[in-house]
Amino acid sequence: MTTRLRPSNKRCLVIGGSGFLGRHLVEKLLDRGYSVSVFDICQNDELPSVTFHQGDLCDKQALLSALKDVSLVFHCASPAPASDNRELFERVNIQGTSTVIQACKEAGVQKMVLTSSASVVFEGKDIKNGKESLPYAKKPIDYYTQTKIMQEKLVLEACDRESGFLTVAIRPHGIFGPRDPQLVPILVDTACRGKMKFIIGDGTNLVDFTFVENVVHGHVLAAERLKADSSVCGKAYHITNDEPIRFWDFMSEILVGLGYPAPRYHLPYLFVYGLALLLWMLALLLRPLISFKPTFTPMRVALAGTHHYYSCDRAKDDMGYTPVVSLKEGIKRTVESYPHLRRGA
Ligand SMILES: NC(=O)C1=CN([C@@H]2O[C@H](COP(=O)(O)OP(=O)(O)OC[C@H]3O[C@@H](n4cnc5c(N)ncnc54)[C@H](O)[C@@H]3O)[C@@H](O)[C@H]2O)C=CC1
Ligand SMILES: CC(C)=CCC[C@@H](C)[C@H]1CC[C@H]2C3=C(CC[C@]12C)[C@@]1(C)CCC(=O)C[C@@H]1CC3
Repeated sequence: MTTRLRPSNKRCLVIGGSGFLGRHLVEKLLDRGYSVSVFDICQNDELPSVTFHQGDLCDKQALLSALKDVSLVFHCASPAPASDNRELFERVNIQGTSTVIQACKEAGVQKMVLTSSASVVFEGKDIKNGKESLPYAKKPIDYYTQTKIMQEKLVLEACDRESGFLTVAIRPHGIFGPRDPQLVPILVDTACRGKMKFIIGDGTNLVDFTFVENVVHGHVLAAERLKADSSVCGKAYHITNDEPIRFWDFMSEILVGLGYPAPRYHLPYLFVYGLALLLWMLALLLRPLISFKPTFTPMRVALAGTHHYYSCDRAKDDMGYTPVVSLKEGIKRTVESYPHLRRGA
């Protein structure tokens, strides 16, 4: 059964609503009777009942005009991790988020839900059943993570019960599902180039992959539980499928589902990590002369070869969260949604 909110709480803006997660969130919010606007630098297919505001979230005036009469803001915009562009990450995730907070306060927005990332505590070393009490990474593994940490701190510190501006951060991990422009396309592209033959390490490392609808569910619950007297205010929450899976089993299920062979040959983790580090430094040094993007970045190798799965007990206790789609069903729906990426298509 769908719980309906009081009308005053139903007007929301999704910043980054044209993206993978943002678009799924917009669809769910509409389904639940919210009145939804989107703010994004780019627009994809229009949705008839959604007002679209094109703009950069670093532009306060553009934000202010999109925030008129809005009481709830979802901020799920970020440059893609693959861009590896320090200036861009700092401008959008740090300065931009600070601008979003100021604009929300000026416009009288009451609640803000940030899409953070579980990676804010990941330093490239094993994390098993990590809780939100883990400290932020002291040595973040890339600029994306570094700026996601700053972004989350800014948003949680802005939570102020007295002035009536309430904030919460959702930390998803390994989001996958239909229309994802990253995970499955990168995987298939790597397979097509004959580079998906190898397993990094012994292949037993457990990881969270979270179906997009579960991540959306976590966002909606957080928004609806965010009240001045609730324990949700100013806190971060891991949202996962609560079914950690071996990284390489997940990759294999997607690949085999799309008609590609599963990786088989093992390579030592430290050897591949060292190689990725060398390539990354080389790419940095040669940037003024030539530009190349290695497939094996240190971050990707660390993600592929270590344990990183998180406890979502806090979300279960504080918001009554429980995943709505199982991993098996999520993988099935994802594979079915990419007929054009099937081998031989
Ligand atoms: N995809 C994943 O596995 C995970 C994603 N996240 C976070 O979830 C959020 C959404 O990620 P995705 O949907 O995967 O990314 P996405 O790249 O599909 O969507 C991001 C959206 O933000 C917009 N955007 C970027 N810069 C902007 C700016 N300056 N002004 C306005 N809009 C801007 C983009 O145009 C895009 O539509 C991000 O904050 C990301 O850090 C966190 C953990 C895992
Ligand atoms: C759980 C989690 C945070 C997943 C993030 C998703 C992406 C970072 C992955 C999507 C496809 C993955 C991938 C690799 C690393 C991680 C991803 C980019 C490899 C580059 C790892 C090394 C290989 O052998 C090739 C892989 C291609 C796919």
